[in-house]
Amino acid sequence: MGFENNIGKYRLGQTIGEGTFAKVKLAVDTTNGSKVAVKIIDKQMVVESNLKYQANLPNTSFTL
Ligand SMILES: Nc1ncnc2c1ncn2[C@@H]1O[C@H](COP(=O)(O)OP(=O)(O)OP(=O)(O)O)[C@@H](O)[C@H]1O
Repeated sequence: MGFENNIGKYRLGQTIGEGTFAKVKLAVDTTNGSKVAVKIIDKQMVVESNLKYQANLPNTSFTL
């Protein structure tokens, strides 16, 4: 049931912004019609970024 662009009670609309790790979409709460911004985060980008960040810290070593 529902639209393919729904996430739970939110109906996703147009993309209103993009960041390094995320896309932000306009969405409507279908229970009351209020507009919200939904941020969709690229998990892989965040993970890769953390690995690089940790690798660049001086005098530390991480076993991942
Ligand atoms: N609550 C919001 N309402 C409306 N637009 C938003 C909202 N949050 C973010 N945006 C839009 O989405 C864009 C991306 O947001 P996001 O937080 O992912 O990245 P950023 O902080 O701008 O950049 P970066 O991730 O590179 O630091 C923002 O630049 C803004 O235009």
